[in-house]
Amino acid sequence: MAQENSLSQSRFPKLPLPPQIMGSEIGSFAYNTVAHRLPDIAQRVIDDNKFPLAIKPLQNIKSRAGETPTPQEFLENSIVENLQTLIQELPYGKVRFLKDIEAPDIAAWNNYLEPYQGNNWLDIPWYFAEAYFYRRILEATNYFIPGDWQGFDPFENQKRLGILTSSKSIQALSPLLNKWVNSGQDSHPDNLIALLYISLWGNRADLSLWPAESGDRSSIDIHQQKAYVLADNTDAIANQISRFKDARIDFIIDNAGFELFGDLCLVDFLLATNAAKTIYLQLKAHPTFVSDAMIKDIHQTIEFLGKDSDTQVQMLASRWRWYIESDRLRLCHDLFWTSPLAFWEMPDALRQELSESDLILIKGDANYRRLLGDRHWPFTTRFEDIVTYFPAPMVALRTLKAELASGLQLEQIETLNREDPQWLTNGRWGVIQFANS
Ligand SMILES: O=P(O)(O)OC[C@H]1O[C@](O)(CO)[C@@H](O)[C@@H]1O
Repeated sequence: MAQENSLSQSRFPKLPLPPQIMGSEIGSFAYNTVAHRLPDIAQRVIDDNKFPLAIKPLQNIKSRAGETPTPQEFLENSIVENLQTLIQELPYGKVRFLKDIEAPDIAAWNNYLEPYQGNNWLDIPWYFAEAYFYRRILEATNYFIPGDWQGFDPFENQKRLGILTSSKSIQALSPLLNKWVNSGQDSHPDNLIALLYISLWGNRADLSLWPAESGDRSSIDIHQQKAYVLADNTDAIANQISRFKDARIDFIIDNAGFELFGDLCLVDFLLATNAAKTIYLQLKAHPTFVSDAMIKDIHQTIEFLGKDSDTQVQMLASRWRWYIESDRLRLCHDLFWTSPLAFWEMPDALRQELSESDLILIKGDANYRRLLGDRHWPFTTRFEDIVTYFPAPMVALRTLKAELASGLQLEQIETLNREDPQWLTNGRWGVIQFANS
């Protein structure tokens, strides 16, 4: 069912590109992120983890000339120190090349960084600054360096808390999903629509904005929330999916925690009804944006659900495990997903791979920003007109957490500006947009 090879279509948006969003736009959410939110996130990484004291090699100690270093100079908490240095750099320090030369993405990153040497963190594109920041966290915590901290997820605590705090919502949703899934192909189209909304509103539970300890953001009244969907193509999407039989669907996943749970419910439904034969989850290859899901987070989530006291939750966990074992659910990752590039800069191999898909579901704010190249498009620009370059039909499910938008009506924008001045970033509003290119 895959659509014709769409590599021949233009790789770039057909519309002229507006300027990129920069952190230097004083007073903007982008500025606030680089100047305040990112240092806070780095501080939380220090507070949440027990990085041990490390003994520095003698030659690295900047001791007073000719004097023997004091014991305190020998004993230094190098990871904490690295993180503190990063905090101090924000926002007026200069961006620099990465130092962890063992990392698989080092050459690519140093290439991305080349044009920005000498710039401070505000004078680089906003999305670039954020992706670079999360990569610098990994450099600081020795993620790629052989040793005790290699492969350690500095956001693990936050992710674990995120799923723990949504236990009640998970238990409430599970029997419903089990019922819908058991009716297989006879399941009502409204169930699919409900799952699309659940997947959308799960995107509110983003730990980079609202730390897990700030409370459960998973319980929602789906129907009441319809009023908060600013562009809603769910009927067209449900209609398209109703024509699928054994299709390939890809899901560009965003956050672990309750959002991932909601996404997996949708995956379950699409597989159980045989709309999809196979679903590919496109995941992050390393920790980023605090809560973004990696392959290990899928396994941990299923394991966590399997241990729930509620048998309805356990049932769904075994079904999801079975999908993976039987290869109907494939877990993939690619370093492009953690790069600072716009989606139209996707490498050919990945683009070719995605062009095999019948439908690609794209989750979250950060992915949406990359779809739009994190640029100042007039909010009334049609979404479909921007994403003409995308290699397969796709759906974006996003709650608004950044000052960019597309596909909105002028009157809508005026009303929102008047009635909810923070509407672009408070995560209260969402879009479900379909581009059937
Ligand atoms: O998890 P999501 O939905 O991609 O949200 C992350 C985004 O939200 C923000 O936290 C606010 O825009 C960004 O820093 C990031 O783009």
